[in-house]
Amino acid sequence: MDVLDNITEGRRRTESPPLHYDLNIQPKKNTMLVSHGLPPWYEEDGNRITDAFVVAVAGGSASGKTHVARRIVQSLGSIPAVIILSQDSFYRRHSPEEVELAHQNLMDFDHPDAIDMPLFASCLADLKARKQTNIPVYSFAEHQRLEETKYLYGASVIITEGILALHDPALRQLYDLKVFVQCDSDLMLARRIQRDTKERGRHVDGILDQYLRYVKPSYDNFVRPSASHADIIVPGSNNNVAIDLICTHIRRQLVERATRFRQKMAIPRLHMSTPGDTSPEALRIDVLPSTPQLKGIFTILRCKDTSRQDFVFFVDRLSTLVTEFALQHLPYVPATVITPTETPYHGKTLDARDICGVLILRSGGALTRGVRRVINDIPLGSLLVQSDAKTGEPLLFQVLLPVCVRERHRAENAWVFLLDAQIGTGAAGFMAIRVLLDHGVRQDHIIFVTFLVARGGGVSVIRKAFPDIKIVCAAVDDEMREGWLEGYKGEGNPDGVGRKCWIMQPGMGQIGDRYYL
Ligand SMILES: Nc1ncnc2c1ncn2[C@@H]1O[C@H](COP(=O)(O)OP(=O)(O)O)[C@@H](O)[C@H]1O
Ligand SMILES: Nc1ccn([C@@H]2O[C@H](COP(=O)(O)O)[C@@H](O)[C@H]2O)c(=O)n1
Repeated sequence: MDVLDNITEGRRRTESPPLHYDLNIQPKKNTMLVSHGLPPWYEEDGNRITDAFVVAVAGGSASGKTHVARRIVQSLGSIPAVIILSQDSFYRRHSPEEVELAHQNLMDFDHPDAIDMPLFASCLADLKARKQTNIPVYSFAEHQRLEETKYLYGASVIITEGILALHDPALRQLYDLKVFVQCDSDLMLARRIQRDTKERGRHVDGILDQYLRYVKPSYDNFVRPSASHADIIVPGSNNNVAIDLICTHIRRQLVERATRFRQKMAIPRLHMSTPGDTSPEALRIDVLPSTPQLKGIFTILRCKDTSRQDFVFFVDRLSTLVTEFALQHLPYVPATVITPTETPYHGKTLDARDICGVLILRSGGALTRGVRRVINDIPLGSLLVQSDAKTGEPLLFQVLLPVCVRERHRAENAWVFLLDAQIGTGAAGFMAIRVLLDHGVRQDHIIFVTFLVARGGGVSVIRKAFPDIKIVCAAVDDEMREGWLEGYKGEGNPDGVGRKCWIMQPGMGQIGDRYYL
């Protein structure tokens, strides 16, 4: 397989919630995860409880590894975020002299030394541990690793495939299931000639030369012996039954893991006892100081008769105030400037390179204008988290993060304003924080900015799991209750009779609905 398959979710993309919630954020190729609903991979203390399931598919060149991997992906269609990771992506970077040799078929690409095994293992270990990773991109036409990398995050099943996928002991440690595709050598050669002439721009003479010089010896010395590590040997053709058995095994393993998870995590979180002091001081929530004008804003926003136009205007004003207040958590250093009267002024200047915002869609979008007013040109990303209608569990549908979070070395120093309209059950916010941490963002660099926090709601669980994040809000409401929200018209409720959900009291109603509908 020539290129790394990204999250292979296109087949069900139409079932995911629409992307139009995403305000002026244009996703670029390979920069986002779209899933049809990834359930939580952590428990209520914030720690990961389920790793991604890793399947390795090894075998000779053109034995049918890619075919097997793709059939597994197809067959696991109902499972969110199944990806293929190809060993080909990890060919080492070559010198210009080596590239020249490669064009003359004088480079050995079949010896284990041709592959950057430590990088392969570290990227796979990150993905397995549900962390973000950046995968190298390799060009068969140029015989070279390209400058760009590919962002990957959020896989629940990873299928690695490659001739030497079972050769390296460090890689083998990471696999949950090891498969070897056993194929007749004549058939492999015939397939390779067909494929390399059509897809890799090669000539038959060169293919045969390379085959006899490197491919066959490596197969005999390294590839075929690695079959002894396999759990399952799959034939190189007529292998539908074997693939079905593999998929049945994977599904069973995932169900077992999911069962363990659900026992541990009760959603909604309000059913959990949250003992102790739930005051803003005890939970270290920074609440915007109450002033008559703030009360005035809330009086308009909480009133059920407020027009949409007024609601939008005052939400924008409130988001400006609360974001401005949240800036206190960014680092400032002393700075002196000279005023127009030629007098020095000893002030402060911001000491942070990467500052970005991440909206929890849809209602977090209501903070966009305020944030943009306060921090000009702030890069914004988004996460779409929605509750499963049956289980109530939060499901992650979409991850589209700013580049300073997608690149690990920058994420470690980035400051992230996490934006949502309110923290009620806290399930979406909890998942969003976990996603940011998986990308390497520091806990104490996450500033959760919101309009309302429900005292006694999920904020206690968030604070307990993530003691170092900052939480900044405009007001704290007293309680939450389960009830019907009247007048909501939309997905799943065309008559507008109402829908059952957790309601904050006194609250502002469904802020996303009032802002956007
Ligand atoms: N089970 C199969 N039945 C028929 N053709 C197959 C089968 N598996 C692979 N092929 C064909 O063989 C060629 C090489 O397969 P591929 O999966 O790309 O090999 P590999 O990834 O091992 O190099 C492709 O043209 C593919 O269509
Ligand atoms: N620049 C390169 C790099 C690798 N190869 C050959 O690719 C084969 C592995 O890919 P499969 O999809 O067949 O598993 C391997 O046998 C290398 O010889 C190449 O030709 N040029």
